[in-house]
Parts: sequence; structure tokens; C-alpha cells
Amino acid sequence: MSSNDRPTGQPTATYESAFMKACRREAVPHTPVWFMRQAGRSLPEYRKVREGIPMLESCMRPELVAEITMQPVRRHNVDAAIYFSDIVVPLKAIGVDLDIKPGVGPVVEKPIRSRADLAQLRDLTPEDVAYVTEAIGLLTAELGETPLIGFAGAPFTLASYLVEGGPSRNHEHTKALMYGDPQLWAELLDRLAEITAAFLKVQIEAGASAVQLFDSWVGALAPADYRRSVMPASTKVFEAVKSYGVPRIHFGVGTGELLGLLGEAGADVVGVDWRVPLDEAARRVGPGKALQGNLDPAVLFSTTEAVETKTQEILDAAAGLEGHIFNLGHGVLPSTDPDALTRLTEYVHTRTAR
Ligand SMILES: Cc1c2[nH]c(c1CCC(=O)O)Cc1[nH]c(c(CCC(=O)O)c1C)Cc1[nH]c(c(CCC(=O)O)c1C)Cc1[nH]c(c(C)c1CCC(=O)O)C2
Repeated sequence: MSSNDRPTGQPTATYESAFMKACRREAVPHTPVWFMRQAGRSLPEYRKVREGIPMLESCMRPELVAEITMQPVRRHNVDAAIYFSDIVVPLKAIGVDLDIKPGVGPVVEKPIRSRADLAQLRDLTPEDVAYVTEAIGLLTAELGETPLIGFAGAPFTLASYLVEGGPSRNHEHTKALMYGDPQLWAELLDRLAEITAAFLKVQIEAGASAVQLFDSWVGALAPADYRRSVMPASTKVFEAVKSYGVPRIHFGVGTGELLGLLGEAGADVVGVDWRVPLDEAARRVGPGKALQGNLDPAVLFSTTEAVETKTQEILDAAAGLEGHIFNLGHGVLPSTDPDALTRLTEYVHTRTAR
């Protein structure tokens, strides 16, 4: 991507921010920082505004979405905001009967296990998620030059919730379908790719500066199975939004053996969990991609000195990278001390100031 390719509508200051530059592998004034799940239960101000409002309902109220998205930006001085929502929101929007149960996660009323069940998945139109367009309009006005990251769940991770009916440790029903009926599996993933692509387009057209595709649970697969049964659908999503010219980030947990393929699927930035050091991750991903990561979120429960030691190791491993966005290796854990996140942001900014 060259600077001539600036997507129309995006303010110059946003386009030139540290986060956007790092995504494009350009020189940065400091290493940009944001945290997966930076909005949420670690913040008392979040718990206050969410009181009595179910999770999915809160995702459909534009003013509330904008407020929750802004909270970590105000508090931590992070370099990007992530749109407050959940990966199952587009599925809910097309009428899939599901809910997010507190402390559990997404639960689907009628799991998808047969061809007839696919009928639950109709196309997503911008009108289905008008509240997303409205909330992003509020946010871009308030964010100024801070970029907004839109996101969606990747086809495999969405399929895992839809086929299992809820969170799963072993993904047994998902794998049973994937290996037992490859044709139906491919159709399911292709439907989800269409829905996901449509949902990301809504966010980009409303003003999101970058997008992240969360394939959180794809680390459960071996590389050959990923390449055969998942990569075509993820590639389709990335291809569908390529022409917008916004950075595309791809992330999953436990994906050490898949890092090269996650990049190959079409990402500009590959997210790395804490199990692979960033210099080794760069070798696995190959040239031409930025990396995002990768402090173990549990380290934040340790002393400030330990957090700084582990963070400095990451910054040292990232020193030779083409582009680095500092993040955790997975989402902020709900009982994290928010001050630890503020201190961590400050530490990375100070240590990498150029
Ligand atoms: C797998 C996944 C889900 N949702 C998401 C993923 C991919 C990211 C990842 O791997 O963590 C994505 C997601 N969900 C949420 C965000 C908010 C944006 C941000 O990162 O700040 C994002 C990016 C809000 C949320 N999504 C959810 C919450 C908690 C609900 C609450 O606050 O009441 C939040 C803030 C619910 C949810 N939704 C899901 C889970 C596992 C849970 C947690 C269940 C629980 O512990 O209660 C599914």
C-alpha cells in the first residue's frame, strides 16, 4: 500500500497516525498500542453503564456503543479504538436465535448440523445493522485522529459456535462436520464468509480505519486441515474488503503452526499470541506483513517490574520487524487492574519514542 492509496473519507491525521503507519510498515514516532478487549469488564465505568442491560442489547444502542468504545481510549491513551460489539452480532442481526450468557459466552438455540439448518443463515444487508453505521458515525466524530478498528469473527470461529451451540473446548461437533461432510462444511463456511464480508464492509463504509478478523479458535486445527477446510473462506473475506485499502488484521489463539497461513489468507497484519516470540513469528509469517502482539494477558497480574521485563523482551524481539503494533496475546482478562494497562501503554510509548 502506498500513501497514494489513502481511502477516501479518512482524515489525513488518522491515516498518518502511528497505528496506521505501523500497519503499513512505515516508520513510526513510537510503537502503537491497543488491547484486545480493552473495552469491557476490567473498567468500572464499563460495568456502570452496562448495569441492567444485556450484552447483545448494549451492542444495538449507538450512544452506548460509542461511550463504551471511547472509555479505554480516554483512560489508557491507546493508539486505536476497537468498535464495541461481539462476533455474534451479525448472526443475531440476520435472525439466528442466540444469546450471550454472562460468564459463558454465545449460546445458539438451534445448532447447525444439517443442510436444512443452513437456512438460518440469510444474507446480511446494511439495514440489518443500521445501529452499527450510526454508532461509527458518532465515534469517528469523537475520536479525532485516533483510528477505529472494526472487526468480525472469522468463518471457522463463527461456525464453531453455530455447530457446537455454544463455547467448546474440543470442537467435536465442528470437526465431525468438517471431516464427515466436507461439502456441507464448505457451504457453511462460504455462507459465513459472505455474511462476515458484508458486515466488515458496513463498518469500513461507515468510517472504520482498519479491520480485524478474529479466528480465535482456529488454533485447534492442523495446518493441512486449515489450508483445505478454512483458508478458502477466510481468503474470501479478505479479498472482499481488499479494494478499500484499509489494513486487514488477522488473529487467532494458539496459532503458532498457522502463522504463515494466516498471513497467506490475505492479512496485512498478523496477530500473534504469547507462545511464539515475535522474531520467530516474523520468520514464520515471512516478509511484507506487520505483526501485532504479544504480551500474555496473565502477566498483568504480576508486579510492575515483571510486566516491564516481559514487555521489554517483546520490544527487543520486535526491534527488527517491518511493522509492530503492541498488543496482548489475547483479550484483557476481566479482573485485570486497569491501571496496569495505562502504565503498560505509557511504558511502550516511552521506551519506543523515536
Ligand atoms: C471468541 C469471541 C467472542 N467475542 C469476541 C471474540 C473474539 C475475541 C477473542 O478471542 O476473545 C470478540 C469481542 N467481544 C467483545 C469485543 C469488544 C471489543 C474489545 O475488544 O474491546 C470483542 C472484540 C465484547 C464482549 N463480548 C462478551 C463480553 C462480556 C459480556 C459482558 O461484559 O457482560 C464482552 C465485553 C461476551 C463474550 N463473547 C464471546 C465470549 C467468549 C464472551 C465472554 C463470555 C464471558 O466471559 O462472559 C465470543
